[in-house]
Amino acid sequence: MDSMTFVLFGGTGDLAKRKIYPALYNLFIEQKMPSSFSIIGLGRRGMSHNDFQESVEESIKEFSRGETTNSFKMVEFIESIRYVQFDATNKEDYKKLLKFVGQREQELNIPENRMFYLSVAPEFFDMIALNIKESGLGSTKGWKRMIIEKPFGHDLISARELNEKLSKAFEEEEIYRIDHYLGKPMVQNLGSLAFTNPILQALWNNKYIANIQITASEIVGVEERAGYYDHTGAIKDMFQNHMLQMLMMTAMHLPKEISAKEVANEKTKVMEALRPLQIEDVATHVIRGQYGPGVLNGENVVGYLHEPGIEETSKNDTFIAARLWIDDDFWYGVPFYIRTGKRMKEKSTRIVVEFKNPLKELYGDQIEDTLPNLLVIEINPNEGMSYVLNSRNPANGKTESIKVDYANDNKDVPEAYELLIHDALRGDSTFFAHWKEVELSWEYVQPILDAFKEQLLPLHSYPSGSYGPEAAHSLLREDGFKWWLDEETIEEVVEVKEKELALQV
Ligand SMILES: NC(=O)C1=CN([C@@H]2O[C@H](COP(=O)(O)OP(=O)(O)OC[C@H]3O[C@@H](n4cnc5c(N)ncnc54)[C@H](OP(=O)(O)O)[C@@H]3O)[C@@H](O)[C@H]2O)C=CC1
Ligand SMILES: O=C1O[C@H](COP(=O)(O)O)[C@@H](O)[C@H](O)[C@H]1O
Repeated sequence: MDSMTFVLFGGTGDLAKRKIYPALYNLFIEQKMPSSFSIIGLGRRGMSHNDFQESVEESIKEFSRGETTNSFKMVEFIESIRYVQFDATNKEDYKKLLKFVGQREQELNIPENRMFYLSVAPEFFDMIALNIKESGLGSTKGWKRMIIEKPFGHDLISARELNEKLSKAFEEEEIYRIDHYLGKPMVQNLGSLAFTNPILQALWNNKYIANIQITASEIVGVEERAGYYDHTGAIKDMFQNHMLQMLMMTAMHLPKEISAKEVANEKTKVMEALRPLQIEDVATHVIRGQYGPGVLNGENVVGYLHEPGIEETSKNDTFIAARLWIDDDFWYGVPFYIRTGKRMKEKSTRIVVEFKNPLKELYGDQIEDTLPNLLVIEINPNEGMSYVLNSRNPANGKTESIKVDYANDNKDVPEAYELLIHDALRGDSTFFAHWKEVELSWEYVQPILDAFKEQLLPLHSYPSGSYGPEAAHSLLREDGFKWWLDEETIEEVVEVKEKELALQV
């Protein structure tokens, strides 16, 4: 891997401390950093190199998943770090930064490969990118890349404007838009499932699949992020980016070759085939919710409107469920249900694929009423996969549902930020959001935002500690389906079915 300089805008911020330094350190101890590198953290506050290095060490010790007791390694890593006081609005500071970056490159005798990580508030994204160009920071003899945090715009127009500005300073191939869901090992595994299992590849279409359900439920509420969340809501915070990226990763088909470009191409095809929502249809396919008070893990919690920093009249959504249709040859007629919400009963990110039973149509009542085949992909916090299949019980000759499963018990898996930063350092953008995907996501979401603004759909209240508003259940019931695994584990689903069958004997 090329030696390089890692310039971290927002180096004193929360994300840097909790995710970025621990990720860089873990890459370092796993020998996934280049042999020579320089890390330069930036922030507005004044601080000496030493004080900054100490604060980075503390963050690593507090947040790193790996061991942090190897003092030799820690010293070596920390020694690569410097701090520069920097105000993004001050042009002189870019020149100062350029000088410092150049000095360090000479001291360490490393080429001018520069990774700029923008971990600052979004209003600085374009300003920083343009000043990187103007100041000469981006005129390198080696490569330059920019990792950019979310949110990428707050609607279709602002996302396009932002992209337009960034593209004046960086080529699309140089821009790495982070979506940390794409760094989750099981989301990355979605592609491999199809690449490596002809059995799944063969079934991955509307002939065999009845519906697909993608859930990202959280127990936490708005926490200390009222200022950000109250004008963002679940639709922009989770749905437009993470949920639609999971949809693309699930629905895409095998690319011509395994490369970032071809994977992006396949994901784009999914988004292009997504049936657009007309503003007047939004209420039929989208459910909007806000958490009320309730009980979570035995404790009473307040509703959204009583959270610190939230206006008591806020109409913001903390829950979204939607039915989407992908009108291509593979998926025509298969509903994709997506839901995400805060203050729900459990923390769970999972995908459930419900299969059709064409044999039932063929043999009718001659076949026992078993569960449909299900494939459950657990993404977070558990990682694993289960299949619900049917099998004949030799003891009584009856067909029953069984569960076959795999759980990844290895807790020592790399964090999303580690995987993604490592990829960006290697120049691999497969698991980053490319502009076309982002633009198409905003195109899909824009009528939903417009319908919300015009108050064309109700804001349903749901109790904290529940699985979201009743309307989100009706959405599936209308189609003859249900959200799998609410209130019951997959083992319980199988057991309940067995009991039902036993009663019929
Ligand atoms: N925190 C998180 O969990 C997540 C954050 N993100 C995104 O990451 C980005 C950073 O978030 P987060 O770390 O939480 O934010 P923080 O508010 O914690 O940190 C902001 C950083 O920006 C710096 N900064 C502020 N103003 C300026 C300026 N004028 N010039 C230069 N630097 C400035 C601050 O430096 P100083 O304080 O020294 O002035 C600080 O280092 C945002 O885009 C956010 O949306 C995305 C996902 C999760
Ligand atoms: O990006 C975000 O994601 C988190 C949820 O991430 P997860 O990895 O814990 O599933 C969410 O809480 C936050 O609101 C959102 O900004």
